[in-house]
Amino acid sequence: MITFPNAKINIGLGITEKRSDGFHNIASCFYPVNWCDMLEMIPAKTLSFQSTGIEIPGNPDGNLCLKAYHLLNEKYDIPPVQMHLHKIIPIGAGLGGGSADGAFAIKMLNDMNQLGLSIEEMEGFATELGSDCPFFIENKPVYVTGRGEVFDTLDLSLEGKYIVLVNPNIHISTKEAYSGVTPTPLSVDLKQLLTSSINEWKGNVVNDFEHSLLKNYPVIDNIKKSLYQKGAIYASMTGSGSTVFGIFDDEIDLSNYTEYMVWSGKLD
Ligand SMILES: C[C@@](CO)(OP(=O)(O)O)[C@H](O)COP(=O)(O)OP(=O)(O)OC[C@H]1O[C@@H](n2ccc(N)nc2=O)[C@H](O)[C@@H]1O
Ligand SMILES: Nc1ncnc2c1ncn2[C@@H]1O[C@H](COP(=O)(O)OP(=O)(O)O)[C@@H](O)[C@H]1O
Repeated sequence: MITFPNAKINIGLGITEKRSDGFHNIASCFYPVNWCDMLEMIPAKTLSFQSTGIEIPGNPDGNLCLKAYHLLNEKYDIPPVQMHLHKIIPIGAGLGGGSADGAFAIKMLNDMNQLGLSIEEMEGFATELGSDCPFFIENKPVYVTGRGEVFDTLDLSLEGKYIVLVNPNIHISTKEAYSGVTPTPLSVDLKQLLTSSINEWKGNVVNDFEHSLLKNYPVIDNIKKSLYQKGAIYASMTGSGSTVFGIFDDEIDLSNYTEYMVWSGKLD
């Protein structure tokens, strides 16, 4: 069985409160984009994992695909699989690529073993893997609060809009990015802004990580400015960086981003 775990972007990201468990409460829109990894699992005599494509830092035993297997195996004693992840989504990039791999692994193992888990049950397992993971179970645009696992429907469709994602090859650790932010309650009604016209977003829909990271990494700031110069209706860094996205009505010329990792396409 093969699946294609996709990235997400954060449209607006308020970091509203530091919690007693060390995490932060956030408010954001998570929106899926079709920049995808490839994840294959086939039944095997022993459990194994290999990855190709972009090199993944850290010990392969800590890969979220394997963690997903162990999580389900603890409870359901599932048979071993051979896993192959072809990594395409930039890492430490605010795109949630690792989280998507983990969540898709849960969904695949549920299907392959006919575990019959509900969406809520899979989201529960995904929350144990990481704050961003549960979103990828349903994988549709939502308004997110809590540490990233509380979902509220959002009447927002960007279907047909053209999106450009530019990653300047900088790996930013999520933990470090959070430690550089002073949590502040939302000063605007983010959910309402998101459901108003996209033309209202520039300057109003804000990612709280930008304040510190755009200063520390001028290249991120420059990419954001260049997307606006190219006519973006809205541009922002996603998550804890370092990827920047721009939303356009039409395709744009990407020739001045050749030194970066770039993905573009229509939003669903
Ligand atoms: C910032 C966001 C925004 O969507 O995305 P990315 O930039 O990572 O894609 C997420 O909150 C990232 O979620 P995720 O990448 O799953 O983080 P986790 O593995 O759960 O946590 C890594 C570390 O980040 C910090 N953390 C994470 C989530 C959260 N709501 N509060 C936190 O303080 C904690 O220090 C934690 O130890
Ligand atoms: N399947 C995976 N793909 C990418 N990173 C993974 C994966 N499994 C575990 N990780 C770890 O997660 C960290 C970054 O996760 P990623 O989702 O790419 O970043 P971000 O949180 O910025 O979206 C990496 O440092 C890596 O060691």
